[in-house]
Amino acid sequence: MPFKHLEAPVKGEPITVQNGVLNVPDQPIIPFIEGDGTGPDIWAATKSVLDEAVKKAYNGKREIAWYEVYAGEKAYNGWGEWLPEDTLTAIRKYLVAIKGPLTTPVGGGIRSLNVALRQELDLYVCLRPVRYFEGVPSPVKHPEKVDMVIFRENSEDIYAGIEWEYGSKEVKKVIDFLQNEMGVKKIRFPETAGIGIKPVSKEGTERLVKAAIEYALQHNRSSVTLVHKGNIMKFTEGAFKNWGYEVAERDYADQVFTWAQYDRIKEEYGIDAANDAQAKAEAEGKLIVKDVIADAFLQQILTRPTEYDVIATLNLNGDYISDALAAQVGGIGIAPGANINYITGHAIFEATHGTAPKYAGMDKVNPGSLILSGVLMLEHLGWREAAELIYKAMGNTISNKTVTYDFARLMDGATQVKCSEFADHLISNM
Ligand SMILES: NC(=O)C1=CN([C@@H]2O[C@H](COP(=O)(O)OP(=O)(O)OC[C@H]3O[C@@H](n4cnc5c(N)ncnc54)[C@H](OP(=O)(O)O)[C@@H]3O)[C@@H](O)[C@H]2O)C=CC1
Ligand SMILES: O=C(O)CCC(=O)C(=O)O
Ligand SMILES: [Mg+2]
Repeated sequence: MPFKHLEAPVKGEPITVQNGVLNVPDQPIIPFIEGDGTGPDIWAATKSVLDEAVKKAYNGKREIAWYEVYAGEKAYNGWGEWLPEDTLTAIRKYLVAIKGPLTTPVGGGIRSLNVALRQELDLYVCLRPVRYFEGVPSPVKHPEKVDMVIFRENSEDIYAGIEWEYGSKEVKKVIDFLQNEMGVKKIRFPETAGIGIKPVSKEGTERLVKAAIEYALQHNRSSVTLVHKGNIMKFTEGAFKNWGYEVAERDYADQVFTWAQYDRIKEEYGIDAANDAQAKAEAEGKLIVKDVIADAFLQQILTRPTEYDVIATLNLNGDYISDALAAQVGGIGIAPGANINYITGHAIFEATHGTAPKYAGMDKVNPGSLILSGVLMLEHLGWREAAELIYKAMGNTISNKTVTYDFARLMDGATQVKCSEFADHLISNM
């Protein structure tokens, strides 16, 4: 493999994929990016927990062959590049990777490396499960009622980063085009506006919604909710809702009942018929596909969380929703995530939170989010026994009230431990 800077891995074998199914050797090569800020602390903790769980679960028969690749500050300081091509080449080849958070400056400077990795590898699903661990301090009365799995579209939307800076000749050109060729009259301050573009496509929506439905069917979940702001952004978020319902009815006709079907029955035969049809679908165990407008959703996840299960949403909504839901179950210190292309088999596992720079190098923050992202990775590899060991250890360690600062400050009688110590406790509780 032609690397410019990287040495080839010295041990392990590549994971391969056939028809979307991974073939995982006993010593898979897994590239990792340590990350910026608190990344090195949480990565070290994560690596030790994953290694120990794999060793315990398989008596040394299986072992991850870690392979360091570089992005962010470590890559820039070493090679003068923020996201070296070698890193992309390695992840393309070895398919499954894990990363710590990477810094994105606000208002200027480089564009997000996290987003670039998702785009370059076309990791179209950002999967963020949100569940409660007994004993975690939460701002709500019933955090245990939250059990949702977010499917956030990961390649489109305003998040794609297509935008032009105020005052630039490019933005003037775009504004001129919009005003003079497209008849747009609504740019309130054209002389001082920056402009961003929000692409949302039928293909992009369909593949995301299909992934959410497949997941819900495989995991016996009760509903998939399309979360959108389609009343206002009709041809992007509204289209997301319409295409979502269309693909559900077209490709899963026997397995789902949609609120679009409900509305059509109501219009033709009345509300009783629509209610009967939905009750019948539920009795038959069909998956309900429904939708909600994003702002209403954000208040309903607090007031009626049990009504939501699998969530399919656009990129920016998904970003906000995943932090909001994480807070409900105790914060982003424990919220895992994965970026996946179910067709090519490429996946990068990463925490929901960022680099938390004020805690960098202090061995302080909660490594739970990256560790649980690693658990998602083990599940993705089919190494369920190792994953299960970590889930159980996480549950036990938290209910023993041995926790990092973020939980300790909200818990009575907690023993506050460092990031690395929390990992040690997980290992001894396995
Ligand atoms: N995927 C990625 O790599 C992501 C990268 N980022 C990037 O990270 C940088 C910082 O972003 P910022 O908005 O400050 O968000 P962060 O998520 O980095 O931090 C915000 C706050 O969340 C809490 N927090 C974060 N991580 C942990 C943890 N492991 N354990 C406990 N608490 C934690 C801390 O709260 P408190 O102060 O209350 O203790 C922290 O101050 C930005 O450059 C951003 O672009 C952001 C999100 C994702
Ligand atoms: O890329 C970044 O810096 C932020 C990304 C982010 O917040 C997320 O994906 O949740
Ligand atoms: Mg975010």
